Parts: sequence; C-alpha cells; structure tokens
Amino acid sequence: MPLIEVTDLRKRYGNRVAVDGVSFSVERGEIFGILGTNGAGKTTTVECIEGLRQADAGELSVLGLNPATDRAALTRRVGVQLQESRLPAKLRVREALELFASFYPDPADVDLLLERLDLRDHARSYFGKLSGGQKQRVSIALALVGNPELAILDELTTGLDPHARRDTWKLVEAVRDAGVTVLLVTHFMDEAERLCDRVAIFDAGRVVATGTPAELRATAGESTLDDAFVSLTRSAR
Ligand SMILES: Nc1ncnc2c1ncn2[C@@H]1O[C@H](COP(=O)(O)OP(=O)(O)OP(=O)(O)O)[C@@H](O)[C@H]1O
Repeated sequence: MPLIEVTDLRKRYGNRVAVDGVSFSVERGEIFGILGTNGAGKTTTVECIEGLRQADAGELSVLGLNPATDRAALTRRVGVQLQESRLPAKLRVREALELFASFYPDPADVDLLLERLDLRDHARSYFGKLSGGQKQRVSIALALVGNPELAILDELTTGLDPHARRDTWKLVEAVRDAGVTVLLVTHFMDEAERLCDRVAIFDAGRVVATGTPAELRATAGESTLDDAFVSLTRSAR
C-alpha cells in the first residue's frame, strides 16, 4: 500500500479552483517531489495531506490514516518543515529542538541533529538572530526531530548557499536511506533531478505528469528537467 495516496482531490477558495482533481501516490522509502507553476495548488494539496486544510472532495490516505479525521495520530508520525516566521525570535536553537522533541514518543538525539545540520555552534543562539540559511537548517532539524516516518519539506534549500544546499541534499538522502519517506515541494529543477526518485508536476490545479526525472525528460523529449518542466506545463495550458 502506498504511504500517501491522493485520489481526485478538489479544493476551491470561493470561486477560485485551487486543486482540480489531483491524484498521485507516494511509495514508502522514496523521495517524491512536487514541482509546479506558481499558484498550481501545491501548497493547498500538501496542507490537505498534513491535515491543515479540508478538501472539498476526493480521497486521502497518509500512513493508512485520514488526515482530516486522524490529524493527532498523524502529527506524531509526520515531520513538517515550518516556515521560519512561525518560530519565536527569543527561542534558542537547542530550546526549540528540545521543545519539539518533547512532543514525540521517540525523538531523535538533539545533539546529533545539531551536529548533522552544522548547528552546534549556534545551539545557544536566539532563533531571531540567525542568518536565513541557519534558520532554514533549524526548520529542517525541527522536521526531523520526531524521527518521523514521513518528512514533508517545503522550499527545502531556499536561501541556502551552494555548499549548504549540497550538504542539505546529502542529509535528505541519508534520511531517506534510513527509511524515512520524503515529500519535497520545490521550485528547483536541479534539486528535483538530484534528489527525487519520482516527481509530480502540477499546473493550474492538476497533475500534468508523474514519473522519474529521466522519464519526464524522455516524455517531453528534452535534455534537462528544466526544459521538460516548461514544455509539459506549457502544453497543458
Ligand atoms: N487561503 C486562500 N484563500 C484564497 N485563495 C487561495 C488561498 N490559498 C491559496 N489560494 C489560491 O489557490 C491557488 C493555489 O494556491 P497554492 O498556494 O496552493 O499554490 P502553489 O502551487 O503552492 O503556489 P506557489 O508555487 O506560488 O507557492 C492560487 O490561485 C492561490 O491564489
């Protein structure tokens, strides 16, 4: 059984159709990428998967649970990368990690996580005083602190320099290799090509293509995922 199964998901905001019959599934142990044009419905879909939003119609199964009704059970097994602004400025990095660790039955080792995300020297720093890249790394650490079965990472490497991006990719691969399934929302084609086992491309509330990066390049007859993305989303308009 897939770890995430989305079937004909639909969501409107007033008259605006945000998600218009989206279906895809994510297998256990893969890094699955969600790519898409701006306003394509990616965030809305992911928020339904997280149980933060109610869909208007469609079926959703995440770890065998229904996010709309089993959110509490799901929250203990899913790690979500928060947007940086959602953490208080006066919280220190280690305090934030320890606080989040306390919410989970079997949390990760906070020191190990600080080490792996190169945050050890900032453990006592206030979150509000960190650079954009450091805040980003804290948000990734918080997504992993509960030892989740599924990690949902949104804009994983936005604001990171090229060294930090590569380190983060290696970390995500190590997380996947340890058995965690990763759902990754990204606008970066190089990131998707390097990291994702499979991706779904969203455009205007629909999934226009699903497959491995190589399959999508072949389907579009393009040599790069960037060109394949442009071609697949243009032809869907
Ligand atoms: N709370 C809301 N109220 C009204 N409309 C919304 C709301 N959230 C999103 N929308 C609209 O729904 C559509 C899909 O938005 P969504 O944020 O899911 O797209 P996205 O693919 O994540 O976009 P982006 O890549 O630009 O972040 C857009 O047209 C957006 O303007």
